[in-house]
Amino acid sequence: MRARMCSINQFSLICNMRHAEFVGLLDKLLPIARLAGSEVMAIYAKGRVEAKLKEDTSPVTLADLSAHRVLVQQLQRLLPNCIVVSEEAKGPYVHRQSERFWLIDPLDGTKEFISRNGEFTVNIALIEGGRSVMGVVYAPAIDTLYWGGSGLGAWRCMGGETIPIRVSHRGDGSVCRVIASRSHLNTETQAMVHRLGPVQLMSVGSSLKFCRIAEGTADVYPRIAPTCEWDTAAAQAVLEGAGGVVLDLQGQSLSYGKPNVFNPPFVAAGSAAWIPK
Ligand SMILES: Nc1ncnc2c1ncn2[C@@H]1O[C@H](COP(=O)(O)O)[C@@H](OP(=O)(O)O)[C@H]1O
Ligand SMILES: [Mg+2]
Repeated sequence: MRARMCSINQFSLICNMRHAEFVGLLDKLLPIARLAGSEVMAIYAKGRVEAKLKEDTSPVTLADLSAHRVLVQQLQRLLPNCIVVSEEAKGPYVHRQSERFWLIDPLDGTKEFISRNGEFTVNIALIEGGRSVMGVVYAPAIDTLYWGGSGLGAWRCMGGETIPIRVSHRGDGSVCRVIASRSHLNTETQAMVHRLGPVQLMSVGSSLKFCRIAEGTADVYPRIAPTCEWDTAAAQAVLEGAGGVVLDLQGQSLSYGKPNVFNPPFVAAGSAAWIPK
């Protein structure tokens, strides 16, 4: 009995230490995300930006690369032994299967950045054992910062005010507020939207879609179209911290550090109850 009590105490001590470490890291990540966001906005402010096409035909701009440089430098300084995996890193994605690594998308929503609609984000996630344990998402054009993690909670700082955020729990019979990609809404995703019944449909670019669910202004984000791990990791942590879920079509939570960088099709939601069977 004594031995059992002792191990429970040790377990809660370890949990408290991890919690304290995560809170300490988040404190340092917020200014890092803002710094990367200010690099992005300095380029946005100059007007029309030139985009190049990467091998996968997705666009990349000077803003993606500047934010990447700032994030890699700052994150390596913060945790020197933790590898940074970035959408904009050159070469093969070595070490992605490390136990712990940073996973960043320096500018998610590059198409939205190019079309100048403000719906783009800086994304930083910490991956441990294949899970996204904490994330920060910053939308610099609207100066709104989201952060959180499963078991930690989730917060939003907007207009200088910081508040805890939670997914919305609306009663049966509410019209489902679906949020979908502005630039990648394909027929498979539309079919899933159709299965949700009568819905209110919003289109938004970037990882902001997850954050809208986390703050309770949308209910479901179906994505039956390709994404990469860096597109979802930070925002999944925010959404889970706010009480939501990000599940593949078998009902498993998205995992990270897989042998290739692609996510399976998924549905993010304030509650698994919104997801069609
Ligand atoms: N064919 C494809 N393969 C992999 N990822 C894709 C893709 N088409 C779009 N994406 C991902 O979808 C993201 C944009 O999602 P959304 O349409 O919801 O804003 C892109 O992020 P980037 O803008 O960082 O490149 C890109 O990574
Ligand atoms: Mg992206």
